[in-house]
Amino acid sequence: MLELNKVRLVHNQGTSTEVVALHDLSLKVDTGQFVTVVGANGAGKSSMIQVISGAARPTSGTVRIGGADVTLRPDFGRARQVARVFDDPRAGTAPELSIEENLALAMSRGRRRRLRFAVTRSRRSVMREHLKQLGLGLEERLSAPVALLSAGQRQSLTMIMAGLTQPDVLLLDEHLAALDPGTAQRVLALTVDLSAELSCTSVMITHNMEQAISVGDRLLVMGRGRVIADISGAEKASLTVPGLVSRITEAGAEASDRMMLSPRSG
Ligand SMILES: Nc1ncnc2c1ncn2[C@@H]1O[C@H](COP(=O)(O)OP(=O)(O)OP(=O)(O)O)[C@@H](O)[C@H]1O
Repeated sequence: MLELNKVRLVHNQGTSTEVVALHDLSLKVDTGQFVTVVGANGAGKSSMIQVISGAARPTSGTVRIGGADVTLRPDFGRARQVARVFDDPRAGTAPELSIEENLALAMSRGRRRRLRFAVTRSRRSVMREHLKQLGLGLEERLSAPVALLSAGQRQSLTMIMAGLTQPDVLLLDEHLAALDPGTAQRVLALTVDLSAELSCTSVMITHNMEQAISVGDRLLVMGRGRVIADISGAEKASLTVPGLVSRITEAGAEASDRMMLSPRSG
């Protein structure tokens, strides 16, 4: 279970550029649930991912993963619980290291430092099995530097690395945005399979409305730091792209109205 309780996040607090990115956001996501998140630019989607991953510490409120309060635990202290995949395919891998060294890093995340890059025979065979599933031939290029891979190959590798850490929570921050439509479709299928295989809690931010509707068990619409709509079941199944777009537009307008009425909460 992932639980956010009245999480408030203020960027640049006390300065002229202060922004309230999350307004007392409360959310419970069951273990194994796959949630897609949509919202206008600046709605607070990435900020929510940051407080879950530990990249940002909430100004107030709590974050719990599997019942444990992790609010004050920094991102490196959550590395075994939370895996995060970014929109930039270059962000999740070390370019100067080979494919097998990157995978070894993922396999030993959170373990003692001297074991981190160890590429043992047994590890190599596990790596080959995982890479074969991608159908990209990467299992034959284990010693190739990751810098030589295409964006789609790198993001596929990042997904495999995320899976190897066996996280409780998988965070996907527009991770398909830089990929061509065919590659995005393949990486999306890999994401869904991996999430089911790991039975982890998955949170996927996307600006692709079709993906938001068709993937996952639950869809959150965010607007100005709040969850404005929480859609699942039959309601989600019957959503259309124009219908979802108007929910997002309404969300922005509603939040603006609230700000006008109560400037201190905005
Ligand atoms: N590091 C930061 N410093 C100051 N303000 C920030 C920072 N990060 C985000 N913000 C602000 O917080 C608000 C929420 O931003 P956030 O990136 O969470 O939105 P988002 O929904 O992910 O947007 P997008 O779809 O454009 O990626 C915005 O007003 C943004 O300008």
